[in-house]
Amino acid sequence: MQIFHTISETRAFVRQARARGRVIGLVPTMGYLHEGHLELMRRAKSQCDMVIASIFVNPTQFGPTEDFGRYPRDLERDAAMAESVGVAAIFNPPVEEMYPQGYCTYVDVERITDKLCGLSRPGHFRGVATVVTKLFNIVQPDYAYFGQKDAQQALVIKRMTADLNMDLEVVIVPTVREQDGLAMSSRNLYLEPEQRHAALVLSRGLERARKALREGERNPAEIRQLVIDMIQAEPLAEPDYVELYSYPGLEPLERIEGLTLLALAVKIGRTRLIDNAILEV
Ligand SMILES: Nc1ncnc2c1ncn2[C@@H]1O[C@H](COP(=O)(O)OP(=O)(O)OP(=O)(O)O)[C@@H](O)[C@H]1O
Ligand SMILES: CC(C)(CO)[C@@H](O)C(=O)[O-]
Ligand code: BAL
Repeated sequence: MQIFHTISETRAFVRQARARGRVIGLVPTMGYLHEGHLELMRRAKSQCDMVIASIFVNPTQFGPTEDFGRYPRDLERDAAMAESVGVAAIFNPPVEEMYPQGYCTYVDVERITDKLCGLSRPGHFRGVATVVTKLFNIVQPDYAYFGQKDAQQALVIKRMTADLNMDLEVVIVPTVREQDGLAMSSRNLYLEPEQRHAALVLSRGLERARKALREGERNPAEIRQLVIDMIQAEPLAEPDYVELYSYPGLEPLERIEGLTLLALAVKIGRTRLIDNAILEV
């Protein structure tokens, strides 16, 4: 497996593969890999001849008080994990390679970013859409893989590729969970043992909502409140948002019918975790 730190080496590598007729898959990540990332890579490997993973903690998607500085980074560990699932190359640029002096250009996806994480992390999706556009331009993949754990991000990327006529297929992979239900996330590393236990309120909140739905509840405000109550009953957890929207349109709902996204962001101490479920009636 190759590790590239420059755009030009990455482009040269991809160009050679493409000349040999290879189908190319890209898995964008911020590193500190876990089974969720590996699942994206395995899925890519099953559909593509060659898989490239990017590992880049993208400063433009972090707010000034967020965890950009302390986000975990370990390229050696990540490289071994990526190689074990057959990744051909890692693109791991330094910040200056992606945002050189004088950088001015950003991609803004409107409307579907004015809620959920877009509201609680102003500028976040502008940073995500920008870096993902750059990664797509650098690698020019046939397929790109994203996780359903970041449900709004997946919708934003799909919208952006359609709106800007990007010539690739976006594949969304289901959320990979720990045995006890916690969605895998690099940020789980921040949790102390009691916080790790408290973090189960996210997946349990989703389960509570599914139960209410099975029992016939169709009022989104009622379901939202049940989940908020459950989170607030956990002393170490504080809800950031609990929202229900139509899926995939992200329109407000008066009644749950058809596909509905239930999305949660919860703070456990300084750590903000997200999870979601697509409810189907
Ligand atoms: N548990 C998971 N299951 C499936 N995909 C996942 C999971 N966690 C992350 N991904 C996907 O992996 C890709 C890279 O995500 P990222 O590197 O931010 O990982 P993360 O673990 O979500 O980190 P964070 O702590 O920032 O939430 C994204 O498309 C994301 O949706
Ligand atoms: C897609 C992504 C790699 C862009 O920085 C990031 O938002 C992530 O890891 O989900
Ligand atoms: N997984 C989304 C990247 C972020 O939280 O910034």
